[in-house]
Amino acid sequence: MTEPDQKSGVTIHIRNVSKVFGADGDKPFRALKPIDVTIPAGQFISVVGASGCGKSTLMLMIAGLLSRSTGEITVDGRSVTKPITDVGIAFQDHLLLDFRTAFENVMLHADIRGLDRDTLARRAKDLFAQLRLEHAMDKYPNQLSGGMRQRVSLIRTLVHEPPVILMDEPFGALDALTRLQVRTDLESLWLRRRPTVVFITHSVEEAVGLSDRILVMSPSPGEVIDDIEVDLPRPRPIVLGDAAAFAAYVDRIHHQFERMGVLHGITLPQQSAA
Ligand SMILES: Nc1ncnc2c1ncn2[C@@H]1O[C@H](COP(=O)(O)OP(=O)(O)OP(=O)(O)O)[C@@H](O)[C@H]1O
Repeated sequence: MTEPDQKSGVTIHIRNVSKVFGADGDKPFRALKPIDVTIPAGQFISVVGASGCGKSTLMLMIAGLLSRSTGEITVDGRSVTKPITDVGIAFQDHLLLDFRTAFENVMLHADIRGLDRDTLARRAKDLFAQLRLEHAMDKYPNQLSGGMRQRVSLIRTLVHEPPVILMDEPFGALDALTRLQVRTDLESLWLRRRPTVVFITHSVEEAVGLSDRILVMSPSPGEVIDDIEVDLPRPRPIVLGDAAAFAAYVDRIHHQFERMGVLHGITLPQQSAA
């Protein structure tokens, strides 16, 4: 079991946070019912739910990129009233700049955030080495495979050592094998410093494979209908499907989806006691 060098995550409080889009227009749309969640410092939390249930809306509000209709969000005790800056954000699209090499893409933080180049370069090289990507450092994004681009993007998300990491389906565009590799990479990088991670995914297996805790959301308008602590040892093995405890968590979430009508016409195993 890898021990972190230091605990570097911060606590996120989400209190009575809801969202109505177009509240001042003719047809307001209620995207999220009130949500109350406290995410302790250093926790890896996933959010799963049907398409359109409001997962990205919640994440954008935590990031301060979208206004709330009600409630309050604090990150490390500070109310979120504008985009938070001490954060790593990753989306499905890797968003690397074509005219910069992989290394220069990671070093963007030096230019944007005014961080010390030598410190950042040292950390960047260390991360490229840990992900066995040294050979990709001087290549341009169009010379890299999709999986490599996404892993370079992961390095860029982590290199400035943010206390909070927000990830919205970051592996959605990857093939199954690469997805397993990137998931393993993400866990090992997270274990080094334990930032607080909010991870949105459509993959129940991926959520169970990575998380300390999983929020299951109802279909739109979204609300949290289950809050599951995942008590499995780390680092988690790459093939998780065989483990009975792992399967029990996956079944529990699939049964929730079936009850809510998100899944239907499928055969689920008898519910076990995760
Ligand atoms: N700016 C907006 N104006 C109006 N409606 C919006 C806006 N942004 C999102 N919505 C709606 O709010 C709902 C929640 O969207 P959101 O993107 O948060 O869902 P999601 O759970 O992340 O979906 P997916 O899993 O498909 O990415 C959807 O019905 C969406 O159409």
